[in-house]
Amino acid sequence: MTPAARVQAAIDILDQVIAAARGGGASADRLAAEWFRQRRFVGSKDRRAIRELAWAAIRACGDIPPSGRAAMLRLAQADGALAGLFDGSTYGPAAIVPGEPVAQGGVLPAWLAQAMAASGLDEAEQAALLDRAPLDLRANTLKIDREALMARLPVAAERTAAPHGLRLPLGTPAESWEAFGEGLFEVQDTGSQLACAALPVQPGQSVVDLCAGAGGKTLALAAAMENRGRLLACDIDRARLSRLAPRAERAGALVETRLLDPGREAQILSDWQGQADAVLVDAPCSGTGTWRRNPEARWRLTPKTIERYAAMQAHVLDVAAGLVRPGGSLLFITCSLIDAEGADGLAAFLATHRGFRAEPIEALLGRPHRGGWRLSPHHDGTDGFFFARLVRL
Ligand SMILES: C[S@@+](CC[C@H](N)C(=O)[O-])C[C@H]1O[C@@H](n2cnc3c(N)ncnc32)[C@H](O)[C@@H]1O
Repeated sequence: MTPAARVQAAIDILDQVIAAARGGGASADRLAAEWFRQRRFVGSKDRRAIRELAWAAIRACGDIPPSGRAAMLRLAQADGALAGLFDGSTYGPAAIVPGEPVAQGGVLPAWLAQAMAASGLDEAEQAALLDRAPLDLRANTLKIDREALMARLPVAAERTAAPHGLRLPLGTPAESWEAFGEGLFEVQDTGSQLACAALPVQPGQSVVDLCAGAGGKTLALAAAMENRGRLLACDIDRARLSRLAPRAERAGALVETRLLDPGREAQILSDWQGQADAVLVDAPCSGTGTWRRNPEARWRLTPKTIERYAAMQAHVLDVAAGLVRPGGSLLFITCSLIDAEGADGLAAFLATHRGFRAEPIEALLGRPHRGGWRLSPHHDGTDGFFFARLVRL
C-alpha cells in the first residue's frame, strides 16, 4: 500500500469507530480486526501502520470527532509529512480544502476531565491514561517461577514490581509462544496482579471470585492457593465465564464455575452464604483505568453510565458481603479512577454494612486513596485501579 492509501484506510476505520461510539457499537479493536479480516490482501506492515495512525488520531481527539477525516486532519495539523499525504492520489485521501472541519484536540471530554480532577487526578495523570500500555506477564507459579520463565522466553523481559511479573515491549506476540501454550504465563497487567495480590488467600481456603469474567484474576488466585482448597468463579455473563475453563486447563488451575442470574445471585450461592474465607469483587465498571488499551472508550461514557456502574458495584458488593465468613476478607476492585466508581462506593458500603471494616493496604506500587489504594498509569506505569480490603468482624 502507498503511505497515502494507509492514511485513507485509517480514516475508513476511524469512521466506523466514531459511528460505533455514537451508537453503542463494537470496540475499535473489534472493528479494526473485522476491517482487516475483510481485506486479507493488506500485509502485516501495512496493518501495523494503519492501526498506529488510527489510534494516534483517537488519542489526539479528546471528544468524539465529527468524522474520521476530521480526526486525521487534527493529527496532520501537527505533522507536515502526514498533511502531505492528503494528495488526492488513487486510494489516498483527497487534498485538504482550506477551512474544512478539523476535530478538536484534547485529552478528555470536559465533564470527564472535571470528574477526574474532582477524584484527585491532575492533567498529567489524565494525559497518561492515554499512554500506550506495555505488555505484562504473570509467571504461572503452578508450573514455573519467574526466573525460570525468563530463561524460557525467546526475548529478554524485565521484572516488574509484582512478585511474579515480567514486562515485554509493546506488540510482542507473547500469546503465540510455546511457553504460553504450555500455560507457563498469563498476559496480565502489573496493576491487575498487584490488586489481586491484596486479597490474602492461603492454600486450603474457600475462595469466591464473584465477578470472574474470563478468569484473569481467578487464575492468579488459583496460583496463590497452590490449587488447594475450593475456588469458585462466578459471573452473570455466560460467554465470558465459558472462556475460563479452557484457560484454567491450560494453566493447570483447579476452579469451579457457577453462572449467576442477575438479581438471584444470593439464592444461587445459598450454599456459600457466610462460608468464604475470601471473596474477590472485581466489579463491573467504566474502565477509565484501562483507556491505554481502548482510548476510544472515553468517547462512549456518559454521566448516566457512571451512575449505572456505581449502582451495579453497590449490588455486587452487597451480594459478596453475604458470602464472607466472620473474620474473612472481601477485596473490592474497580479499574476506574473516578471516585464515584471506587472510593464513594466503599464509603457507602461501610456506612450500610456495619459488620465490615476497611483494612490498611500496602501494595508494592501505588498510594493510599480514601480508605483504599490507587494505582495509575502516571504514578505507577500500570493500568488504573482502585481497590479496598474489607474484613468481616
Ligand atoms: C471487570 S469485569 C471482570 C474481569 C475479570 N475479573 C478479569 O480479571 O478478567 C466485571 C465482570 O462482572 C460481571 N458482572 C456484572 N454484574 C454481575 C453480577 N451481578 N454478579 C456477578 N458478576 C457480574 C460482568 O459480567 C463482568 O464479567
